[in-house]
Amino acid sequence: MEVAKIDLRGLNPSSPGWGKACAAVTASMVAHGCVVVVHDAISPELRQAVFDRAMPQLFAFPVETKQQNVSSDTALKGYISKVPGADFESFNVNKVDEARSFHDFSNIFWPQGNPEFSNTIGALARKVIELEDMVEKMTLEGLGVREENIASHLHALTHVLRLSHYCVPEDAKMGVTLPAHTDPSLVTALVQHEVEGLEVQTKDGRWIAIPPEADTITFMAGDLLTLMTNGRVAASVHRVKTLSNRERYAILCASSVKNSVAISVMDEFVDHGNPPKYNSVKTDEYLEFRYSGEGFKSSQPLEEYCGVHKCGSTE
Ligand SMILES: O=C(O)CCC(=O)C(=O)O
Ligand SMILES: [Fe+2]
Repeated sequence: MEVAKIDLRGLNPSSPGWGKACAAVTASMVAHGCVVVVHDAISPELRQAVFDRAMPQLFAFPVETKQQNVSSDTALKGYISKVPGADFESFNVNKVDEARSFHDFSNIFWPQGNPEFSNTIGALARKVIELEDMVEKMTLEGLGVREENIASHLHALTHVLRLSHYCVPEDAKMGVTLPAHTDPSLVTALVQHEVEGLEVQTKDGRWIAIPPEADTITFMAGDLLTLMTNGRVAASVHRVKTLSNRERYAILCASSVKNSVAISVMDEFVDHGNPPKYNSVKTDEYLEFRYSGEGFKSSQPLEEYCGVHKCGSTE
């Protein structure tokens, strides 16, 4: 099965097609850790305001200004650039569920305020979060998680927005600007714009390119979804490869669980034959590990950090 492309326009839990759509979203998430969703969340005007104006304006600031995007949260570093093996730079806006996050972020660049910028990015974030929560709900529902457990899970979510800019690949033949990895999130939503790049790896090792279509958003499972589902949904292994040698912008929205709530394997995925494979984690501790030297090098960071076999099991 290829990565599914599923039309969620106009769909809600009381629509007649909801159950079928949940099954299709879940099947693609289980097979590939990834699903492509057709939506009408981002109007052509909003897309243009974000990618043709806000993003180029933001990345044109000098590096000293960009570096003022720091996070009080030690794990998520704020502005990053020159990651080993990657030719890109990226801003982090934390807790985007809170209205003031974009205001605070835009004040770094425009101390007198820039409502057009913060409203534009804020509007995009709200739409993406709404769709991301829906995809998360559909995936859990499709896997048989009880309604009340899904509701309390959705209640505990928080979201981080990443605004990324990729330079023209240095090695034009290879075109890779971000090497293969999994995300430390629960789910990552990815909004591409005009320039190709995202590729996801199938379980048999092939790479599938996800084209940058204007009416789609791609959702990928991250490590924390693997934890919660006791391995039923493997995190998507993905990379960025731009063979057309163009600069590229992309926006990511990563969901995770508020740090005050531990993330554990959900009851529905545990029985006699399936003991929990992972110990509970706190989001920040796991992110801290992922961004540390050890976590960065690891090919199986989730197993390494909280796999049950690491903690004195006899298996
Ligand atoms: O830009 C993309 O298409 C994906 C970026 C990504 O995977 C990441 O930043 O973790
Ligand atoms: Fe990623």
